[in-house]
Amino acid sequence: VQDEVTPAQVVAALEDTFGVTPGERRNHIKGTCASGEFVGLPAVAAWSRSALFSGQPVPVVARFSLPGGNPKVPDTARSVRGMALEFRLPGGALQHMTMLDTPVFGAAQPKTFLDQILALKPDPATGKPDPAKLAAFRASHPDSRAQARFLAEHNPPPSFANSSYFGIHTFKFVDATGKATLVRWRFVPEDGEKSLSDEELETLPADFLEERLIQRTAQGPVRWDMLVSIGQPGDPENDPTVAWPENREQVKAGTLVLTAAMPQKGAACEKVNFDPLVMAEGIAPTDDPILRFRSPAYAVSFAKRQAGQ
Ligand code: HEM
Repeated sequence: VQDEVTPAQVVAALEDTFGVTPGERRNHIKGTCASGEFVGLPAVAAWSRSALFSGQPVPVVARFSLPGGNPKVPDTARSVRGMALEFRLPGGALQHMTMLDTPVFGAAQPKTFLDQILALKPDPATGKPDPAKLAAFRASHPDSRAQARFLAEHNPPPSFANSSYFGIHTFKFVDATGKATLVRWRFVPEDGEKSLSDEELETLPADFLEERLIQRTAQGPVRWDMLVSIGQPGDPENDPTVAWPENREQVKAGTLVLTAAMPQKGAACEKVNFDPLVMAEGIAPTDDPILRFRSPAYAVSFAKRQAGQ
């Protein structure tokens, strides 16, 4: 039986491990806003009736981020990078996609995520997480290992524009007749996937990702192709730590084009709660327990920061 874990408990653990910056996110606190549009491909209507795939440009508010609640976390940190998108559909409906640059997540159940946050708490003696606690966490939580392996094998990117971002969870595309198809999506960068060298990880300053994205968008639009894997019966639906087989049908679903980036303070992305369960017609959630847990956890963090806490 899975131990009962509440969203408030997880947010309290994030606060205890990383500290609190009043008015700011409890996780993914360090970030950069961006804006642009998404143009979907009408052929995707075969699977989803979402207005995303009308062929008309849809305005997008985006936010790139690093995990944790430390606003000074260095951009060289060996951790995930996030890309959160809010699609502003005609008529005012919203569609969110809140993604990471790893194909799988490090927890199949909320308890594993909680235990990882607890294990990351800095040891007062060193100011760093206790390696023995992290090793014990890894040994006792096999569902954390696939993402950790990916992060060990891939150095972080030199630019937010050089990562693929993965929806990770399985979602459902729903067509005009109500028929649902299991899908997973990812956004692949036109600038190519790149990793920092080990030497760059040692020598780069703490802050470069924001400036590089602002400069990159000033030079011209930055694009990602949205690719969708079409699931087959029996594909794992409720486990974000397991990737699907490589040979699933891949469909190009559209292109994201970002034309500007800016510091988050006062910009459009700052006050958005990129809750992944904000979905419009044509896309629906699965019962993935991590996906279902995220929404109330983001609400706790959002309510606090909105209240200036
Ligand atoms: C138990 C699992 C998880 C918990 C408890 C959790 C918790 C949180 C919280 C509290 C925030 C800050 C919300 C806010 O104040 O706006 C956040 C942000 C974020 N999370 Fe998660 N998360 C989980 C899993 C995931 C997964 C699976 C992904 C990706 C597939 C993800 C991607 C992100 C990203 C990209 C952000 C930053 C969003 C933004 O830019 O505002 N998280 N998470």
